[in-house]
Amino acid sequence: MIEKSACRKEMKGKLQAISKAHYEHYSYQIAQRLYEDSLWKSAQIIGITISNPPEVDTYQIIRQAWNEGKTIVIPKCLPKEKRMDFRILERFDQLESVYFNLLEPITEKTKRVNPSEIELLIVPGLAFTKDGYRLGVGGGYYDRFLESFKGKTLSLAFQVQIVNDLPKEPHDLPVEKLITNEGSFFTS
Ligand SMILES: Nc1nc2c(c(=O)[nH]1)N(C=O)[C@@H](CNc1ccc(C(=O)N[C@@H](CCC(=O)O)C(=O)O)cc1)CN2
Ligand SMILES: Nc1ncnc2c1ncn2[C@@H]1O[C@H](COP(=O)(O)OP(=O)(O)OP(=O)(O)O)[C@@H](O)[C@H]1O
Repeated sequence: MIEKSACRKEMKGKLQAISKAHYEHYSYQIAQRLYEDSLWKSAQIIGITISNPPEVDTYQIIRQAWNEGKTIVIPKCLPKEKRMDFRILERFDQLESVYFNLLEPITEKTKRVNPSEIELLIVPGLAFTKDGYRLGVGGGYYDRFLESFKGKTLSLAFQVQIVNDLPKEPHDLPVEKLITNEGSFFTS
């Protein structure tokens, strides 16, 4: 879809303009806000991605989860089926680089979990509306996963990623909550 790819390009430009210092500062603020959130506090098994700048940094969030005794699960894409499996990450040396700059769990070194076990899913995205609709990187992986996902969902974003409107398609599903460097809010 042309409109979505134009939006992606525009947002990538805005994100690239964030300095390293601001990237670190905002990511820290977002992480601190997340740790105070009831969705974080009440979840034992949390699904999250391995961030690739300029995405909000998730490494510090994963370390915090481990320190709090939580279980972190991360996606392994299955491109043929356009599906994702979530696998338990216990250490960063269980990761490998598969495509682009994305890191994924090494299948032989990690265990798969059933989606029904994931209590909180932190959903990546390039841009979000206040009502929780998101523009992803374009694989449709999360849209498909969310169709049958029953747990809680939230997204982490820099304030510039919150936009007034996005091109929407029937398969797009909103997340329940957004946390930015300026605040957090439920989307519905
Ligand atoms: N850090 C991070 N990890 C993540 C995501 C993300 O947004 N951020 N994902 C969020 O979903 C998934 C990976 N998403 C992907 C999306 C597209 C393609 C891809 O192969 N794109 C090709 C071809 C597209 C096609 O054939 O349809 C391309 O763009 O050239 C790969 C992974 C899981 N891991
Ligand atoms: N639930 C679904 N069922 C079937 N096809 C889907 C579904 N969700 C998305 N797709 C297809 O996947 C492709 C990518 O969708 P879209 O551009 O909305 O991805 P995205 O939301 O940016 O990516 P992601 O969900 O991985 O973050 C499109 O061709 C879309 O039609």
